[in-house]
Amino acid sequence: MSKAIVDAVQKHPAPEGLKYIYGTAGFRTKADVLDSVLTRVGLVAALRSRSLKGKWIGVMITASHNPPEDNGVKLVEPLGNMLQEEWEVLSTDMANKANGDEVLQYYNEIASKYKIDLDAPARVVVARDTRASGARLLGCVQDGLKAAGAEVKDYGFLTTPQLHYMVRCLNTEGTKDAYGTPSEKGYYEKFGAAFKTALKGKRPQGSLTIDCANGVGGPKLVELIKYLPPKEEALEIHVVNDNVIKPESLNVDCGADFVKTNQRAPPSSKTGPGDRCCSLDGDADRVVFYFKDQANVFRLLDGDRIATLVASFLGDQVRLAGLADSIKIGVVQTAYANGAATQYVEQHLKLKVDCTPTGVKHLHHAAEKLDIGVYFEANGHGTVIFSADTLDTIAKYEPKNPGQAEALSVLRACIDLINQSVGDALSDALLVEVVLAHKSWTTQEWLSTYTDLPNRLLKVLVSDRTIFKTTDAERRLTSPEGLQKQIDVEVSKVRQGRSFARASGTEDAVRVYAEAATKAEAEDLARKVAELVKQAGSS
Ligand SMILES: CC(=O)N[C@H]1[C@@H](OP(=O)(O)O)O[C@H](CO)[C@@H](O)[C@@H]1O
Ligand SMILES: [Mg+2]
Repeated sequence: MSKAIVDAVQKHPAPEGLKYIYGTAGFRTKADVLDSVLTRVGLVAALRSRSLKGKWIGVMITASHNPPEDNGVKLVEPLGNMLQEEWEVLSTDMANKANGDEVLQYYNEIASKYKIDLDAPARVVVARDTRASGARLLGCVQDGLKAAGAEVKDYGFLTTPQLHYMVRCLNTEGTKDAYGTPSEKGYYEKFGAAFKTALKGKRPQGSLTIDCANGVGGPKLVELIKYLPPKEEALEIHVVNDNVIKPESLNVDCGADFVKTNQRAPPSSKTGPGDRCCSLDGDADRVVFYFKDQANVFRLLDGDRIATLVASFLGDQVRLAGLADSIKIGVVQTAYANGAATQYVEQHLKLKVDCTPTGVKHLHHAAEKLDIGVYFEANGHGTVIFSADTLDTIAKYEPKNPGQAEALSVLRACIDLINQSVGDALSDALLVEVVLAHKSWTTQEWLSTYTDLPNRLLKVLVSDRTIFKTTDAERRLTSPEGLQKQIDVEVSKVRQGRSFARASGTEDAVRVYAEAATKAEAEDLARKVAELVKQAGSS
C-alpha cells in the first residue's frame, strides 16, 4: 500500500507555492490546481472511513455557485453531516504536504494518532456536479482511494444533497433508523411520495418555474418530476436553465447566488407578474424564491423567508396535532438574517432564535439541540431537523380526534419530505409548495408576513483577512483593535442600524453587512463600515 500511495501522489504533483485550506465548503478554487488535492482527499476519506469502522464516507466534487472554471471537494460524514472539524484540519495539512513521501508519512501519523487499523475496510461514496473538470478530478480521487485500498461506489452525477442522502442511506440500511434506499430511484420515490402525502389533496396556486443554474439540479429535477403526482392534480413545474450540455453556462446570469446577490431575476426569465419562481445553485443545495409584483417590482423570498414560513407551518401542525406541550420548535439563523425576520420569529411566531457563525455545519449543530430545528442561511441554504425523541413522539402519538390525525399525518409526511441529512434545494422547494398549498397563500401573501429591513452586503479586499477576528457569532470584531468601536459609532448614527464585518471562509475578502430603516441609510452605513475595514486592513 505504501508504494501505491507514494505513486498516486507523485502522479498528481502539487503546484508550487499554493496553500490549500479546507474551508466552510471544503476545498474550493480554480479546477486546474486541484488534482493533487483530490488525490489526497481520497486518502483522507479512506482514513476517515477506517476510523469509523468502515462506515461509508462521502466525497462530493463540486464548487456549488462558483464560476464554471472553479471546482472543489467536500467530505461527508456517515449520517450526511459535514466533515468533523478535527478532520478538516487533517485534510488541510494533508493537502499541503510537498510530495509522496511526506504524504505517506502523514498518512501513517494520522493512522497511529487515531489508532486506525490500516487493514480494516474503508468505504467511500463519490459523486460530482456537471463541471467540465469533474471527470478529471474524479480520476484523481479514484487514484487516492485505490492506493489506500478503499471500496468505492461511484454514483456519477448527483446533486450535493443526493450524495448526502446516499451516504446516510448506506450507513443506516437494515437498521431501525434506515433512511431510504441508497439509489437515485430511491431518492425520487421517497421525496415524490412524501410530497403527495403532505399535500393532502390541496394544490398550490399557479405554477412554479424552477431555474436550475444550468447545473446538476436540472436533470435531477426533470427525473424527480416523473415521481410527483400529475400536474393536473398537484403542481405544474416549468424547468428553466437546465442546460448541462454547455458546462460553461453554469451559474452564469442565473441560479440562486445570482438572484440573491443581484436582487433580480435571471435576465432570461420570461415570467410575468405574480408568477412564482425559484432558483437553485450549481449543486442544488440552495434555493431562493421570488416573483414580480403587480407593479413589476422584483420581490425576493430568501432563506429567512423559507425559515419563517416553514417554522410557522410546523408550529401550526404541532399545535393542531395536540403536541405543543411536548415538542418545541426553534429557528437557527446567522448574523446575515434580516433583523425583521428575527423579530418576526421571536415576537410574532413566539419561537426561540439562535444565532451561529456562518456555515451550514454551525447551524446544523445548533439545530440538533432542538426538538425541531429550522435552520436556513439567508442565501437559501438550509433544512429542518427533528431530534430522535421528537421523531419517536410523532411516530407513537395516538391522535384524539380527526383534526389531530390530519395534522399528525401532515407532520409525518413533512419529516419524509425534508432531507434530514443536509439542506436540499429540491426537497426545500417542494416543502415550500406544500406550505403555500395548505395556507392557500400566493407569494404576495407570503411576502406580506413582515417587511425586510433594507440591507447591503459588500466585499472588501484587504491584504490579510486573517487579522479580522470575531466573537458573538461573528457579530462583533475583537481584532483589529479599535475597529469595532468605530463601527459602533457609525451604526448609532442610523435608524434601526446593524452592521458587522467578518473574513469570508470561501473567498479572499472581508464581508461587510449593513441594514437600516431606509435603503439610503443601509447603503451609507455599509459604505462607511467598508471604508473603516479597508483602512484597518491596510495599516
Ligand atoms: C454571506 C454568505 O452568503 N456567505 C456564504 C459563503 O460563506 P463565506 O464564509 O461568507 O464566504 O459561502 C458559504 C458556503 O457556501 C455559505 O455557507 C455562506 O452562507
Ligand atoms: Mg451549493
